[in-house]
Amino acid sequence: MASTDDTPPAIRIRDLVKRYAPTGKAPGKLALDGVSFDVPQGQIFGLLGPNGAGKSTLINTLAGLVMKTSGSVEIWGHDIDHDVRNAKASIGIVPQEIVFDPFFTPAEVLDNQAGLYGVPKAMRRTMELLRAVHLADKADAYARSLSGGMKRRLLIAKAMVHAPPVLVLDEPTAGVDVELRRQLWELVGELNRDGVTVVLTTHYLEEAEELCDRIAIINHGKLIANKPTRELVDMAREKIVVLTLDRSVDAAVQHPAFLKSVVSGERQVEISYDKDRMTAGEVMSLVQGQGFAIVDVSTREADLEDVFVTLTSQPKEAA
Ligand SMILES: Nc1ncnc2c1ncn2[C@@H]1O[C@H](COP(=O)(O)OP(=O)(O)OP(=O)(O)O)[C@@H](O)[C@H]1O
Repeated sequence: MASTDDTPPAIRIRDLVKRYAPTGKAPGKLALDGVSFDVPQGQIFGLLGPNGAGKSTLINTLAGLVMKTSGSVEIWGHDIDHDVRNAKASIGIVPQEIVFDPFFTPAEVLDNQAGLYGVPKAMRRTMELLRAVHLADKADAYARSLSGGMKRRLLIAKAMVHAPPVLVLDEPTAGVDVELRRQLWELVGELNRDGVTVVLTTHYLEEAEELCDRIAIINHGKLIANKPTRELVDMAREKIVVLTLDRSVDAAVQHPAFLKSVVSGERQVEISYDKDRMTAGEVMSLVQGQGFAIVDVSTREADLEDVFVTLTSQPKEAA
């Protein structure tokens, strides 16, 4: 579903600050340091960042589980301070941890959750939701008998009982095998095609690249990138040439035109260069100019992983 510039954002975050107060011996922590961004309606929006970057704090703020220190958050146009009820009704959160009472069946889990949200019995969509997450045949099984992947799908259905327009998934595929991960992504894609705006956090860059329309990167509580996925990938202008030389190298072959040069084997160096400024041939000429013969060569493009590493390796600000 495309969004246009005049469509109001699904989520609007401005100058969000969260400082955890010191407790006992633990010092206070500035977990979110003035974060501002919009999640456009209808998109799949990826929130990436290394461990401890502040992603869970941000999501828990949206969920009403963390009290922000300052700043403002609107969900589907509803301010989380002044319009709590509508803000909460507009968002479904899928937590990282799987927590169910093992003695309830999937149908009961959804029914109880709908009760908590005050969804009238006549408007409950238990079977429809179970079908959407491909669990209709497990409606009356004990939750404890479900596989890990089924439990995660049930968590997604649970977050959708009140039909929120925005669904947030906190690391939905952490610790999930490749096949299950694919299934979960497909499910997220289906919900999005049905009109749900999706926000997800993940450590899997490749999947963020595949699934998300837009990616924001957060590091040390600050937003360091927020771009359409394609643009972010295009930032990976770095190319790497791996050269096997005719003799051993004990120090990397340096030249001011190289972005980086490292020894990666007894006779091997890996040289990074800006592909908009020079070619692999020019890199090789410069190495040959230093008296080396080149025995073998291979190249690779930087990917989102490299962009991520470059962006997140910037120096930490004081907390
Ligand atoms: N209740 C708390 N009290 C004090 N500090 C906290 C609390 N919760 C989180 N923090 C700190 O705030 C920072 C951000 O944590 P947060 O859990 O938001 O990061 P994250 O990006 O979600 O990391 P991960 O990917 O590991 O879940 C971390 O330094 C963390 O130690």
